[in-house]
Amino acid sequence: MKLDRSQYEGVAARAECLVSHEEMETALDRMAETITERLGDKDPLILCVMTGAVITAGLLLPRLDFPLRVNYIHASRYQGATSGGELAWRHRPSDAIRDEHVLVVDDILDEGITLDQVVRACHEDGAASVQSAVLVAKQRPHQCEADIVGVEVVDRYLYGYGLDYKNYFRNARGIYAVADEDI
Ligand SMILES: O=P(O)(O)OC[C@H]1O[C@H](OP(=O)(O)OP(=O)(O)O)[C@H](O)[C@@H]1O
Ligand code: HPA
Repeated sequence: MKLDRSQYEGVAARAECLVSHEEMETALDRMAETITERLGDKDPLILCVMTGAVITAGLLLPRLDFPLRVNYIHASRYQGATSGGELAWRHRPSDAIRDEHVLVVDDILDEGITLDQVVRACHEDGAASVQSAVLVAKQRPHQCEADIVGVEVVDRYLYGYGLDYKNYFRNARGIYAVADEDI
């Protein structure tokens, strides 16, 4: 479903900026340093969890100055909604994962169901090792933890830096909490 321009502008006007662009860039620098320490000599396979992680991966990869390869996995459970359902697999590159040191990159750890299942899938597909990095983790219990976290944010519905609200606002230059009336 499309948002019309006035709906879009209303959601943006009512949203609250929780993490600024500058703070996100600092968090990305820190994540890149940690990834380099842990995987810089392992020739890893970076697995971008589409669609939300496209921004995280796009901002992280140029910060990593060592040999690595990139692939993607497509699993989603929100599909434009503000609460998650069953995980739907759209692309699982099983053959490419075998014997690789995999770094799963996602935009957000919320309930942790997606990351848990993606990490399990990588182990099932024969990865040599699996680590995970998320740009944002919500301050709430998760089904699994991430190895590397950019920023921790309160448990509200968020958009920006790849996170969507009704498929919009992935391009917002900060992490924003959607107003209660818009959820
Ligand atoms: O921790 P969880 O509660 O499982 O939620 C996290 C997942 O939700 C979002 O994906 P979504 O299913 O919305 O697909 P998208 O990447 O296309 O937005 C996000 O990109 C994570 O992959
Ligand atoms: O708060 C969120 N915002 C956008 N996408 C999400 N996927 C899980 N949680 C969220």
